[in-house]
Amino acid sequence: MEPAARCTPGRRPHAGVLISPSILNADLGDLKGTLARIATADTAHIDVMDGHFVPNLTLGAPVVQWIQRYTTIPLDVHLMIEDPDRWAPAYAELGAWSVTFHMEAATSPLSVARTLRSLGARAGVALKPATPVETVIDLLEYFDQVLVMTVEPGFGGQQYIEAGTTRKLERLRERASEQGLDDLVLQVDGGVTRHTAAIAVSAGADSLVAGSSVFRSADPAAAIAGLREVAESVG
Ligand SMILES: O=C(CO)[C@@H](O)[C@H](O)COP(=O)(O)O
Ligand SMILES: [Fe+2]
Repeated sequence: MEPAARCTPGRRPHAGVLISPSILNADLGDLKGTLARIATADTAHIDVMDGHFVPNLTLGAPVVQWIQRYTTIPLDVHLMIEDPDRWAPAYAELGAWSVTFHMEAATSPLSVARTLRSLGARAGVALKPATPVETVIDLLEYFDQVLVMTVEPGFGGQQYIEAGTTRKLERLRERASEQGLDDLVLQVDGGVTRHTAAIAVSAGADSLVAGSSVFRSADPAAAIAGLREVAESVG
């Protein structure tokens, strides 16, 4: 299969369900090889953790800058950090396709979203599993992506949490349709496999983050194709 075509900044790569492998548990000592293995993905999901918002520490802007040089896949940056008001714009300035910060961590979420958009990035907001959908449901027009966490943020390799998250996705999809927000991406992140991808897409998700199910596979390109096949059969 051909690598995904470079998409126009700010636009979706295509209208279907997006497949966004997370490199969290991949070989980060071989960034070039890791990115080459997911060349058929729509976006590459980069988990930034600060050791405070979540009990894990990963990478920051300097490494994202290297990733950006090593691939033409649009970068889907997921910030699990405190004070995104201060730090999120740097990732947009680096050229990330989307920058998603946590609602629970932001002081002025709408101001962060406005800044991200003004810098040419898609503005994403993420909700932990226990964070009510009401925190964002009336604000959808200010965002380009809502990330529904289906595990507690911090680590890859956890089980998909279905309780509560399916209803959250359904409510978000309903509201986005009512408001004609056709470009809004609803993303799920955590424990996504072929089985749980079907549950998420049926509930309204149109972006699937998958770490373990892609990188634990002997053939990451086949795992990406498998998720795409499930998404297309359900969506
Ligand atoms: O943001 C996170 C974890 O906090 C995710 O992006 C995970 O890295 C996805 O990994 P799997 O659950 O698919 O292993
Ligand atoms: Fe993530």
